[in-house]
Amino acid sequence: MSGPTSLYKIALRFSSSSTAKVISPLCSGRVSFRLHQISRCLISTTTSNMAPINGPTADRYDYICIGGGSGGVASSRRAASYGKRVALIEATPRLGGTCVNVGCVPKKIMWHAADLADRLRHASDGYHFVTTPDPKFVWATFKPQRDAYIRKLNQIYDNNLDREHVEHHQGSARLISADSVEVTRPDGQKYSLHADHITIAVGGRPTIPSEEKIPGASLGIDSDGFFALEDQPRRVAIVGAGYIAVELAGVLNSLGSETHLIIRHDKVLRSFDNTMQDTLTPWMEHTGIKIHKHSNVVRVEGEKGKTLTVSTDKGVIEVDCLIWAIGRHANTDGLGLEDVGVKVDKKGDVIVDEYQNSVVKNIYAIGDVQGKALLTPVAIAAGRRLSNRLFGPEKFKHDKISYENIPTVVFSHPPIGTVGLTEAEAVRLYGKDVKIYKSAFRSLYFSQIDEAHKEPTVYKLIVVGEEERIVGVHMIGQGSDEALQGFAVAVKMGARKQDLDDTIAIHPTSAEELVTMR
Ligand SMILES: Cc1cc2nc3c(=O)[nH]c(=O)nc-3n(C[C@H](O)[C@H](O)[C@H](O)COP(=O)(O)OP(=O)(O)OC[C@H]3O[C@@H](n4cnc5c(N)ncnc54)[C@H](O)[C@@H]3O)c2cc1C
Ligand SMILES: NC(=O)C1=CN([C@@H]2O[C@H](COP(=O)(O)OP(=O)(O)OC[C@H]3O[C@@H](n4cnc5c(N)ncnc54)[C@H](OP(=O)(O)O)[C@@H]3O)[C@@H](O)[C@H]2O)C=CC1
Ligand SMILES: N[C@@H](CCC(=O)N[C@@H](CSSC[C@H](NC(=O)CC[C@H](N)C(=O)O)C(=O)NCC(=O)O)C(=O)NCC(=O)O)C(=O)O
Repeated sequence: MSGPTSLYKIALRFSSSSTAKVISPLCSGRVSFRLHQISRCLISTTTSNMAPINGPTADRYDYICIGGGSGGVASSRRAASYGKRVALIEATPRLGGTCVNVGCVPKKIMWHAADLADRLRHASDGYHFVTTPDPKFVWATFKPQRDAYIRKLNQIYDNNLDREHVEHHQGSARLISADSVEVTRPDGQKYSLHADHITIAVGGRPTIPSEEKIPGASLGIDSDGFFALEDQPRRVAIVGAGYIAVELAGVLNSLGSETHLIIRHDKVLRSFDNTMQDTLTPWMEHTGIKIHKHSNVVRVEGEKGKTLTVSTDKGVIEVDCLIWAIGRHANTDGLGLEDVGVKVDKKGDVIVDEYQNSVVKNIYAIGDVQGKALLTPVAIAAGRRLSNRLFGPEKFKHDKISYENIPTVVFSHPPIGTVGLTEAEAVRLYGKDVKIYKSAFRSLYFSQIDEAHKEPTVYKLIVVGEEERIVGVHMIGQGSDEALQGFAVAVKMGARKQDLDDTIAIHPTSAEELVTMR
């Protein structure tokens, strides 16, 4: 919808002197608005973009969220749903934070592209499709389309805030007292906002080794840089063994780049269950990823965007692109934490208790900045529950999230889904009371595919005690990403092995193997 002519589509039904009912396609149906917001909504229907507010509109707010990512957006929207006066401050011009802009969303889109590439190969090699000439992925035209989708999400987020009466302030925030935040606008102007409650939701950013530690390290890029690549690198080296290294290596390899993975030890995903590590590491190698084990980068030479020579303590690799994926750290620089007494741990993550309270009364931290379980649904759940507790009805007086049994998926090829304890953790906690059920098989999908390309599927259940309570579910194989959510509910409810056995299988699926294990 564009241009002033579209204004006729908006019907205003004034229901009181201060609020009106607005019906607008962009504003998602019938919603209640304060009058000062109607003008913004009208503007948005002509420009499709909300302008952030650039100064205080109240002497005091009930709530301020610093950071417009998953946690900050979710928490501020929930607080506003209780009728509170809420301001959200985002430093960049784009709402949505890491997940929407340089994380889950573009990553999953790239994973889908890579998955399609694998399936196209299966289609011709196993399923007798004629696919000539060879299908080709064109990164250079796909990337702008992916970016356009992200821009659309940015706008949806802006509209959501506006619709739900959350004030969106664009600028860099700094705490100046326990109830005040200074906002530095993009034009350098500063103003202050005051609130009864303040939440720090500034997330984190990728870690890159210093030039002193590894000369030439800055010739590499990080995951943000990966999403900015306009062209597919022909040869790439990725450093790291965690989620991001594994996911990006899988995407690039499936899409046809010569992919090197440089890891310090001999397996990827070392914090995951050993069966997942032992299945994925050799499979990645089998699919063509060159894993350089027990290797540390010591020097990088060359020119960014051209050929890079990556020297490790084991040899030399020549590539077009080097990606650091060695972890992330909290975005707390210049946030004024030390000035107001908010404490951080050795790694720089904000220290909070189980209710997300920092050591300073009425200042809280949620999401990646508090260093535990760096996942979008965790940031969202923590943010919503915090607002429930602060502003919601009596039944939410003690609302908080549990950091136990958080399900998580690694979008590798094939994907890994996991919830609960690893075998090593379970044995540490329960000793001889631990029993393992394991099933390794080939999904029916691969029955038509030649032996060399049959992906592995391995499921593992970790149970404890006589009642065989399930304390861990670990799955690797096609479809594990989608299958896990339901099993995570069962684990959360305290399911026993017998409960799975009592559930009738769905045939023929991979997931049925979890309810027929012996
Ligand atoms: C490549 C990649 C892939 C990922 N894939 C997944 C996945 O598949 N599933 C999953 O669950 N999680 C995934 N994650 C993790 C997920 O993105 C994060 O856990 C989530 O975004 C954390 O949300 P947050 O609100 O804590 O922080 P963020 O989303 O990082 O938001 C913080 C916001 O605060 C803003 N900010 C920072 N400093 C200031 C300041 N001083 N003033 C104002 N604003 C400020 C930032 O600009 C940012 O917008 C992925 C992460 C990466 C990097
Ligand atoms: N699918 C999802 O849900 C995703 C979630 N995320 C979230 O984002 C977080 C950050 O991701 P990521 O950056 O991959 O971090 P991770 O913590 O997952 O992994 C980083 C790994 O890099 C290795 N490493 C650390 N330092 C060095 C170093 N100096 N040199 C070489 N290797 C090093 C370590 O493995 P080792 O000790 O074995 O060497 C470490 O485990 C994840 O923990 C996850 O919570 C990110 C992407 C996807
Ligand atoms: N599960 C679907 C994803 C669908 C989805 O949630 N898409 C989002 C973008 S994903 S990424 C953005 C991420 N959203 C989510 O993680 C969705 C959370 C779940 N639906 C819920 O509400 O709890 C987030 O940061 N949320 C904070 C917040 O919204 O408060 C979207 O299109 N949203 C449009 C809209 O909302 O109108 C899939 O994987 O395909």
